[in-house]
Amino acid sequence: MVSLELRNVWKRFGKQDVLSGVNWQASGGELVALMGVNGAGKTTMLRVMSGMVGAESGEVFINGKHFTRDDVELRRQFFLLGDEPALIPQGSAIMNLATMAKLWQIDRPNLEEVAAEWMDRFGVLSLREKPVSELSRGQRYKVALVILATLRPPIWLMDEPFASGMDAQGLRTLRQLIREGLEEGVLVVFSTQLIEMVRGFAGRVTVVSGGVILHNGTVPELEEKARAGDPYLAMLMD
Ligand SMILES: Nc1ncnc2c1ncn2[C@@H]1O[C@H](COP(=O)(O)OP(=O)(O)OP(=O)(O)O)[C@@H](O)[C@H]1O
Repeated sequence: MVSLELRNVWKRFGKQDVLSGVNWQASGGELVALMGVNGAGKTTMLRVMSGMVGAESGEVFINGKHFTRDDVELRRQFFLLGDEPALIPQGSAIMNLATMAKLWQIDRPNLEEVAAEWMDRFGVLSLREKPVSELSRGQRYKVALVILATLRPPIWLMDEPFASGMDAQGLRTLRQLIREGLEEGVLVVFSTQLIEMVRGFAGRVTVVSGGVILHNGTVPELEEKARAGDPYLAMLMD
C-alpha cells in the first residue's frame, strides 16, 4: 500500500516560516482534507509533498523511500492538481493525455477508451480535439481530472478541487472519481475551505495554522475540539 510522510519539514519564504517542523503521514485508501485559513500553508504543504517546492530542511518519504525532486520514479507515484492545471496550452486533451502517459510511462492499450469514458462523465467529450487554451477554466480542470482518472497514479494531491469552477456534473463526477480511487487503495489529499466537503466526505482532517499542524484526526474529533472551545477550529467549522 502506498504511503506518504513528511518528517520535520521546514519551509521558509523570505523571512517567513511557512511550514515549521511539520510531521505528517498518510496511507493508501485514506481521504485527507487539509484545512486552514488563507495563507495557513496548505498549498505549500501540497507542493512540498509533490516535490514541486523544495523544503529548507526535513524529508518527504514515499513508500518509506526518501523522496527528492529529481527522483523520477517516485514522482510517478503521484499527480498534483494545482489551482491552474499544468497542461500544454496548444495541445488538445488527447495530446495532453498522450504526453503525460509518456511521462508517467503508462502504456495501456485502452488508454484513449478509458479517457473517452471519463470525458463523457465529466461532460467534455466533444472538446477532446480542441486546444486546451481555448477551453474555459472549469473545462480545463475537467480535462486535467480526466488525465488523472485515466493514468491513476497511487497518490492524488489536489489544491481546492471543489472550488475549481467546475459545474455540478464536474463536482459530482469528481466525488465519484475520488470514491473509486479510494476503493482501489489510492491516497487522496485535498485542500479545502468548504466544511461541507469535510463533513461526511473526508476520512481525516489535517488543520494547518501558521505552518504548524493544529489538528490531525477524524471529523468528529475536530468537531469535538471546536465544541470544547478551540477558537480557531470553531471558526473553521462555522
Ligand atoms: N512563492 C512564494 N513566495 C513568497 N511567499 C509565498 C510563496 N508561496 C506562498 N507564500 C506565502 O506562504 C504562506 C502560505 O501560503 P499558501 O499558499 O501555502 O497558503 P494556503 O493555506 O494554501 O492559502 P489559501 O487558502 O489562500 O490558498 C502565505 O503567507 C504566502 O504569502
